Amino acid sequence: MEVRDGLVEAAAVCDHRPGSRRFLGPRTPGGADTMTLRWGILGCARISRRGLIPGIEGSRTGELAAIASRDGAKARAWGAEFRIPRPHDSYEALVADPDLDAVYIPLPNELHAPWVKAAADAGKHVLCEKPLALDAAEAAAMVAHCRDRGVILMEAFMWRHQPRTRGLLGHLAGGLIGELRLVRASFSFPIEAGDWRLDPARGGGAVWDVGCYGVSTARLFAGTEPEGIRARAHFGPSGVDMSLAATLSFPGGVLASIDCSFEQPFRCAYELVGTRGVIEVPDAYLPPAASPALAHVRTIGSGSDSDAGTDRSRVLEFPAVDQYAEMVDAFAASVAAGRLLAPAEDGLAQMRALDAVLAAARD
Ligand SMILES: NC(=O)C1=CN([C@@H]2O[C@H](COP(=O)(O)OP(=O)(O)OC[C@H]3O[C@@H](n4cnc5c(N)ncnc54)[C@H](OP(=O)(O)O)[C@@H]3O)[C@@H](O)[C@H]2O)C=CC1
Ligand SMILES: O=C1CO[C@H](CO)[C@@H](O)[C@@H]1O
Repeated sequence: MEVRDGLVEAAAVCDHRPGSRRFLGPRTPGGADTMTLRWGILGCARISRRGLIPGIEGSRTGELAAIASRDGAKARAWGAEFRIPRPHDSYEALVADPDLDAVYIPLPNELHAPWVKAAADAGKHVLCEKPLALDAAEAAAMVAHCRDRGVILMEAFMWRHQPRTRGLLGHLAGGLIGELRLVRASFSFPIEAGDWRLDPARGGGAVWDVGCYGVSTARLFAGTEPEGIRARAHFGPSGVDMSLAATLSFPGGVLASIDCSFEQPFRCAYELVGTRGVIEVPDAYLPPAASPALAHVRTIGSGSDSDAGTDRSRVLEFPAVDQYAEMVDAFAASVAAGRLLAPAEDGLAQMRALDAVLAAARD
């Protein structure tokens, strides 16, 4: 990779598709460069309607170029509805489409690994839905496969790209709540009968589907990987975990308490507890794009005489953005830089933690 005057030379980074990428220039002086990417989407998934399709449309860098379905008529109907120029009647045809830079994979979980590998074989960068794989071994093979072919692979944890997430990381580093001691996270919803998430062969289960957000949250704010894990679960008739509660311990004294469920009302929040305060984050993973994202902060006095009674509550407000559009732009910046701007192989570390949580619950 060649760097000149703060600009990464894209052709050198992405020479498997010469001529297919256009620079937009640096986002900030000296900051990460970015470029436009032409996207293809595998499958007409529910999440794409409210997630990546509006996300690409609202991004600075994305162009929605193709969609594929196992049913050609469905691909054409989505193509017409969302003004996607090239509907394909098979996933193979989309992956082979020479006019794509990146492929988004929102398929049921057992299809992530084969289609990530197929897209990488065709020289496409890959944004894959969470969880990356069915277990850590499969994730390791995917990461190695993409690295060998020189393409970026990113797990689609859109919440990590919110300005609120970045802002809170900054506040923690600045000592707003003292030393972080506890991360609490909950994500639950009542699942509908017949959902593929109830099938163990398809990578079903609450921790894979929604508990993964809490694990991602704890890993991000603790800034490291868990060293100890305890968990208990209630398993359903199909064998998947319907409800799960886990306790994770991280080096440096941070604990995490994570719960998730397919059989509880919708809840989606996390809390960061430090030695000198608490930050509560509502609508944590699916905030409305149209209103500012909030974080409720309560800080306490030091306990000294001069500080007595200085407890303070305030609400931090972060800009209203489409978190999927932020993710699309972050992905383009990663491609431009030739590496993930989030820590590389984060998806693999995440899968290792998820494996350990489920194993602890099954123990
Ligand atoms: N980040 C987020 O906010 C969210 C992420 N997700 C993740 O996205 C992925 C998809 O979830 P969701 O949108 O609920 O999925 P859907 O149930 O809507 O299905 C996704 C698509 O997969 C394709 N598909 C291919 N093979 C099969 C098969 N054998 N059975 C069913 N569908 C198949 C279908 O497209 P076609 O028929 O057109 O080929 C289908 O529309 C999951 O990994 C999930 O964890 C889900 C929701 C939110
Ligand atoms: O990632 C996701 C976000 O939220 C949904 C629940 O509301 C999940 O089912 C989904 O897989």
